[in-house]
Amino acid sequence: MQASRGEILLQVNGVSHRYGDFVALQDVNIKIPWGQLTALIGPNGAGKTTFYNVVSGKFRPTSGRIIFKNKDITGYPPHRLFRMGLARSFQITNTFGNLTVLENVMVPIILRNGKGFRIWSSVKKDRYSRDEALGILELVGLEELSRKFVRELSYGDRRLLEIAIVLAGKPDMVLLDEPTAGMTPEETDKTINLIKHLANTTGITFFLTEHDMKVVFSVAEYIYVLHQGRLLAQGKPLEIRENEQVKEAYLGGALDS
Ligand SMILES: Nc1ncnc2c1ncn2[C@@H]1O[C@H](COP(=O)(O)OP(=O)(O)OP(=O)(O)O)[C@@H](O)[C@H]1O
Repeated sequence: MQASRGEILLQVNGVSHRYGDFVALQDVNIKIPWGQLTALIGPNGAGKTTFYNVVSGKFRPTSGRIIFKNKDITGYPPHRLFRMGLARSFQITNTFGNLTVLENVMVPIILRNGKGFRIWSSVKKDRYSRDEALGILELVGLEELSRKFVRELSYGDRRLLEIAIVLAGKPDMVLLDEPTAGMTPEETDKTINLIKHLANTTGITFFLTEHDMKVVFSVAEYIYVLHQGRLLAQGKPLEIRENEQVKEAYLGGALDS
């Protein structure tokens, strides 16, 4: 499904989440239009993971509603959201170490095409899925590693593969959980370029959380800042960089990177 840029794809209305008596999210409101590359940032313990878990269906929020493609999806489990076009990388997608890189990308294509009942023979034979998977590997720059087993990949390439697997599900929106965590500076630069390229060419709307401010400021068009479970600020990267409250919340100086 595609919609014109500007229409709202994901809307989070007044979401709160508690762990027992502890309030991890309080009345969070977010609106992400189709095509807008959005980032969620915040100091350690701000509630980012909790927010992602709530949006991606891992937790049901204590209160509030989540609307995706104009449908109320509050409390839907991850696999149902995945079928609706809302995917989260590094959570739904587990790589299979004993399959090749190519075969790993073929699995979600085969599942999407309803051939999951004979998945292992399809992975070996299905030429259509194979061609589509190769196209995706080319997009993320892993085509030359297509015959390698996943266990042979470097950490950075494995993370790129996870992005490829998410893409193979043909999502409308992808939640990227710290896509560059643990990467070398070169891998980080490659991933930054990849995310920008994918956002510009695939029509997928990316929503990422990231500790590395260099990544955030170089890819995000719009940023939400969480602090102590509440939205502290939102705006374009320059506005966020100059926001005094945000600077104060990041006393460690992470914004200067
Ligand atoms: N299962 C849980 N039970 C109780 N408290 C929790 C639980 N998970 C998280 N918290 C608390 O909720 C708050 C928000 O945590 P969360 O992991 O969502 O923050 P975060 O912004 O992702 O942090 P970080 O950047 O360090 O990963 C923290 O104070 C954390 O200790």
